[in-house]
Amino acid sequence: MGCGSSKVQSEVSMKGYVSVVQSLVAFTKARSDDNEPRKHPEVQSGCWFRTALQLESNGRERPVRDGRHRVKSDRYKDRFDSRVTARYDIKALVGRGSFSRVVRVEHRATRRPFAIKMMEVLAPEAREVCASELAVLQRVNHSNVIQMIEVFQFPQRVYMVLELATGGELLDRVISRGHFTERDATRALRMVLAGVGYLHSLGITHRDLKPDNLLYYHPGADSRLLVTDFGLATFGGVTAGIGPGDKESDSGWPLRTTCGTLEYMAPEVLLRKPYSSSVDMWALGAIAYVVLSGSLPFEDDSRTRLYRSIMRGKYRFHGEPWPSVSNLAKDFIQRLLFLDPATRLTADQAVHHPWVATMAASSSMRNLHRSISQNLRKQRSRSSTQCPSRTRSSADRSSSVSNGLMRPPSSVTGEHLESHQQKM
Ligand SMILES: Nc1ncnc2c1ncn2[C@@H]1O[C@H](COP(=O)(O)OP(=O)(O)OP(=O)(O)O)[C@@H](O)[C@H]1O
Repeated sequence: MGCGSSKVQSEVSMKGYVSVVQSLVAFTKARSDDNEPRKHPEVQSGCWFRTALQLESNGRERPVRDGRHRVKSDRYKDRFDSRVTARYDIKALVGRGSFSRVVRVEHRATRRPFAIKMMEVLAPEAREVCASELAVLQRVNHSNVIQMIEVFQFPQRVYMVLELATGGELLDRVISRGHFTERDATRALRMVLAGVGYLHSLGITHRDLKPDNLLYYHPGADSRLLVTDFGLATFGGVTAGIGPGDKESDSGWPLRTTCGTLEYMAPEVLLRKPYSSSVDMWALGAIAYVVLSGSLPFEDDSRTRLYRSIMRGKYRFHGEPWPSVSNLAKDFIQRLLFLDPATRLTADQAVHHPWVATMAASSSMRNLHRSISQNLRKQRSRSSTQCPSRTRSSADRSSSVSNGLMRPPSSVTGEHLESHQQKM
């Protein structure tokens, strides 16, 4: 798969249980930039899981998140190594990815809830994805980036103990609110920009930023928004040193692997040019477009036409609610969706763009919610016919590339693009 040769290679040892990289102490230690009191997520008001769990007649919890994950946790408990279950009580399945199962757990000693992402790592592709994710998670500590608490590594499986995000995905929250304004959009984007700027400052390029990888920590209005899913992330591509003269700094080198999610993928990636962390900024432009309108900037039933429109940077502010959206907001998006990566805003510049910087104090308070949720619903029904289920194998991953927002597009890799580009 995956991100081919430029991806960080797996450090998963074959010696069995290898290491615990971070202790719970790391989690409980206050983060300097975290202005939110750290509470037990289940204690926070309106806990997402409390609404998402139903009790069966025998009193057991039944996960019903989005109606998509009606699976009893018991089935997955068997797959957990006893050294993991000795420390964590497995509660419920909360999600699944191409190579992973994510379960809600409770730390036995402290009764605190966490998520465990269990990855099967026997297949080379899965090992690669896991290694990329681990390499990043072992480095990061920021209030807008998901935090790993500890990791258990075995020859076949890796268990990452993560902060439990109970607030749902970014777009789910946009829909569930009755009211959504540009100011709300800038609040969310500011948090994403803080997380992404932090990653870039560490020399990390995410490469798969999209709304479904942005999770709220808790259901409250003041929740942090977290950047998650580092399966395609890599060290390198830091833009700071890649100036107009194409001179690279010591800390950055161009990336080459074609990977990501098509609708959010920058043109230089599609064109297989060397690229930098500015591909994340392009993705943020697409995310901003989606958050403000409920539709994608680049979308087409024909995969070939979709490629073309991305590579030409051809999109419009067409239909509702765009006439109600401020020019500053559109300017922000345009500056992120510049074809030339060198002229695209950096994360730091984006935070200081007038739309983001001044929105809290001014600008449009028009309620865009109706149009956004209508567009998102249309998108959902389109994508449910195009992509009936999430997929796991690498071949399957490519088959669900071009779809919409509510049923998120799977990530795509170079090999998959090759066949489409040849047709163009
Ligand atoms: N820390 C967490 N807290 C709560 N839910 C989580 C957490 N991490 C992941 N999830 C949820 O679990 C599901 C699977 O996530 P995961 O990152 O394993 O795969 P993915 O990114 O959705 O899929 P893919 O691997 O195909 O890209 C997603 O719905 C995600 O929202």
